Amino acid sequence: MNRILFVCTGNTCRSPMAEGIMRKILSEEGLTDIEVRSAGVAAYEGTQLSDHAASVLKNKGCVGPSASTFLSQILIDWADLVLTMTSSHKRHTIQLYPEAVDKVYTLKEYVQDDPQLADKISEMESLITELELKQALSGQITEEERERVLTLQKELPLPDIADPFGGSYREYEKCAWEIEECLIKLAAKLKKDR
Ligand SMILES: N[C@@H](Cc1ccc(OP(=O)(O)O)cc1)C(=O)O
Repeated sequence: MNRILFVCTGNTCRSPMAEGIMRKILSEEGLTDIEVRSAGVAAYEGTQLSDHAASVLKNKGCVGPSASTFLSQILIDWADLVLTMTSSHKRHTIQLYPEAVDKVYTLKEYVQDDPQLADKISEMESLITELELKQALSGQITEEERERVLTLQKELPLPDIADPFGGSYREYEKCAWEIEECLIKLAAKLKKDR
């Protein structure tokens, strides 16, 4: 697990903050052989980091990417582990690169350590994928299926790191804390799994 790729939408806010913060944690933890990169499922190549994301990283003493990168086959092949900011990024990544299915997780899913929760997350994701496919083929979603999604949603903690795009510095900082909390768990997991 030596190459980790963080994925968000535009690669100007969340995944670059994850990349920069993780790089610092890895260096503090002596995990210097692990490389991190980031990309966006709808990113333009070469857009600058959002000002607030850049300030948050600077204030934390972290170094992020200098510009945005589009999620490509090359990056997917490069990564041993792909961690997305939301479950919709995860679905999108797997739809584009089905061969990567076994190494793509949401960040929150990958670092949580309750096996029962992991089962529920995976049931929820299969159900959503199944229902999306059904809808795409013009099928009707039954009341029972809708109820099952709602019940699972209530039982699960929020799976996503929300987008701070357009928000205040404070919102970016909060987003970075949420990401950092997960990344501390990630580093511990990577250390344990060595
Ligand atoms: N909303 C942007 C795209 C965008 C979306 C989300 C975003 O945040 P993040 O980098 O965290 O996905 C950044 C950019 C646009 O109008 O092009």
